[in-house]
Amino acid sequence: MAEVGIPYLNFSDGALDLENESEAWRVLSDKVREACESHGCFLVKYSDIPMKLLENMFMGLESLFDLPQEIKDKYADPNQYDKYLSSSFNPLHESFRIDCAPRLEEARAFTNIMWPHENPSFCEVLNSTSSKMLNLSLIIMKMILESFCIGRYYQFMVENSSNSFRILKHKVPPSNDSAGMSLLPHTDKNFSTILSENEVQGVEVLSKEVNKWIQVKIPTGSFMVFVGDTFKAWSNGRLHAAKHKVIMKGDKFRYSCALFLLPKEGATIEVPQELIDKDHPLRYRPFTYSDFVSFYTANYGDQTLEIFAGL
Ligand SMILES: O=C(O)CCC(=O)C(=O)O
Ligand SMILES: [Fe+2]
Repeated sequence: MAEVGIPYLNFSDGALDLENESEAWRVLSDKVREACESHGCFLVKYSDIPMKLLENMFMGLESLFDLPQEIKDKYADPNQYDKYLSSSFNPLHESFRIDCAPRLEEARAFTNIMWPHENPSFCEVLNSTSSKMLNLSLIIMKMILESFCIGRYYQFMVENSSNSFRILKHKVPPSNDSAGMSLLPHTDKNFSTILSENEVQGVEVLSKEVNKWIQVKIPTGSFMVFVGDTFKAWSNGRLHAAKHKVIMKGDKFRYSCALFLLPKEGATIEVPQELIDKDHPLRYRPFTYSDFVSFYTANYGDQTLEIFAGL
C-alpha cells in the first residue's frame, strides 16, 4: 500500500536487473527524479536488503539502547552535538551517529565502545545494513543524474561523497492518548537519506502539493527516501527537500535507522553548468557542507539553505 500522495516505486522483482541504458531503467529513473522534484521524498520497495537483516538490526538496536547510560555516554562528543543524543536533548528521542559504518573498521570501533567484550554479530549487522543502504542511495543518485542527462557527474559525486548512519530510538509519550514530538520539523542537510523503521510508524512529511502533514507508514520490505538541502542546492533548486518530523503515539517504541549520503569533507557543492539556463538561473553559491552545517547549528530555522547559500 502506497501512502496517499507519496510515490511508491518498485526497485524489486527484477526492476534493477536492467541495463543502465535500457528503456525500463530510464522510465524508472525519470520516476525517481520526478518524485524528488515534486515531493522531495518517496517510498521504495527494495528486496536487496533482506528482511531478516533488518529484523536483526532492530533487535540489535533494542539491546544497544538498553545498555547502561554511562556506556552510551562514552560515545558523546562535546564538539559534535549529534554523535550521541540522549534523552536530555528531547525526552522521547535517543540516537547515535556513526560515520562511515559501511567500513568494517568504523562499525567495529563503534561496537567495541558499546560492548568492550565485543559483539561481532551486532558489528556484522550494522556494517551490512549500512552498506546495503549506501548502495541503494548511490543507485538513486545515479538515476537522478541520468534523468537530468548529467550521468557523467555520477563518478565525481561518488568520489566526493561520504556517509553517516544514524540509529534512533523514539520513546512512547508520557500518556498513551497524547502525541509527542520526538524529532522537530526539519529538512535533512545532506544529499539524500534512506530511512528504515521497525513496525512502529511515526514519521510525518509536509506535503509540497497540499502543504499538509502526512503520516507515513513505510511498507514492509520498503524504505523512505528523502532529498536533503545539499542535493537541492546542487540541483539548482530543481529537487525539493521534504520537511519531516517524528510524532510518537501509542505504547510501542519506534526504532529507525537512516543512511545519510553527504559530501566528503572539504568538497565544494557547486551547481553544474548543465542545470543553469534562462529558465533556471543560478540560485545557490558554491559552499562546503561543513560550513553549511556549522551555519545551521548556529542558526536553526526554516530557511537555512536560502539564507546561507541562496542568491
Ligand atoms: O527516525 C525517523 O524516523 C526519522 C529520522 C530523521 O528524520 C533524521 O534523523 O533526520
Ligand atoms: Fe530527517
